[in-house]
Amino acid sequence: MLSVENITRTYGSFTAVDQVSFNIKQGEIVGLLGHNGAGKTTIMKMLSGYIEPNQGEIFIDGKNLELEAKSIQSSLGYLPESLPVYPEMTVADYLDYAADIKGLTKNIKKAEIKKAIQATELTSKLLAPIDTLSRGFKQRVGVAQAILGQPKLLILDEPTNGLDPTQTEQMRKLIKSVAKHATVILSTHIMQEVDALCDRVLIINSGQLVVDSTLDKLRNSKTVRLVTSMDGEQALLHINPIAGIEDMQPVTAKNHTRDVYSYEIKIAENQKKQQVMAAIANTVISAQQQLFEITEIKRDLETVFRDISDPNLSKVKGESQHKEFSHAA
Ligand SMILES: Nc1ncnc2c1ncn2[C@@H]1O[C@H](COP(=O)(O)OP(=O)(O)OP(=O)(O)O)[C@@H](O)[C@H]1O
Repeated sequence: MLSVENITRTYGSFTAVDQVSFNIKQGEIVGLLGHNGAGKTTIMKMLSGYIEPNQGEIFIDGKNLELEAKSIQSSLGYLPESLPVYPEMTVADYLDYAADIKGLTKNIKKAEIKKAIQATELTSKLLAPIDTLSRGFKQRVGVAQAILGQPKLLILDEPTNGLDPTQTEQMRKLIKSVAKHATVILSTHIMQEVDALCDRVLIINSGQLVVDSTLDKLRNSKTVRLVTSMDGEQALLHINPIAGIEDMQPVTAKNHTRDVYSYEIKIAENQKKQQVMAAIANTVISAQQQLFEITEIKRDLETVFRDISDPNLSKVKGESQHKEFSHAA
């Protein structure tokens, strides 16, 4: 549906987006994440055709956005980060104007505006000047104009920005319902939003795409916690050499007691986690040591995001504290 190939965008000598590539399939809801200034808005502006990449290409339904901007834009919905403000216009007039800009023909225009108004529950505000609306209602107007004409691709830049919890909940429901008939890419800082809405995430760091992953894969750290009576020396001797183990770190648990040792063991990407876990368990038992626990460590999204976005951290840590190996035994 959407294919982005090596797009780069500079502002003067500053590279805001650096050779970003990704694909989005029909019907997916994809979250675009990144710290302030990471380049999310710039990417969304390029996807909507609002600005052009300096390099690279964007294809929507197989059509090159640069070459067929006009026809593609009529099947796109775009909610910009800051809405174009026409303070004196009423909601009805603004949507009528937005429908004209989208090129909706007279015979479908009225019906489309009606549908957008119903979906965003704006009926009570139709005659209100946009200037007089609360932030939440202004955002709904933005979404209403974005969904006019039932776009196949919806690009939403921080759709719940500034909304209260009730409005946020309503907006998420609305996005889910629109996504039944459209592909959606949305940017956000809010991890619960990603959890509630997205199938997949793209994480941008300093203009570069650093993660393109489903949520399930992201949460699965391929790291295992082992709690055993085996001390550090024995663990190095018996556990560390097991095929498929990439790294092993001792952990001092808060309730550390003598003769109970914890380790975090990173399993190599290409290995089957269950098999390596079974091999670890067998090794502990064969060495006639106690196996107290062997479990997979699940990461929460906040941790994943923080660690990926932090260049100083090379690997994801669990809630326990790592120590130098020699200190553990
Ligand atoms: N028109 C512009 N001229 C110069 N620099 C710009 C311009 N627009 C954006 N930038 C810079 O490009 C970088 C990426 O900005 P962008 O707005 O895409 O980030 P973002 O991830 O959307 O941030 P936020 O989460 O704060 O909205 C930032 O460093 C920003 O200052």
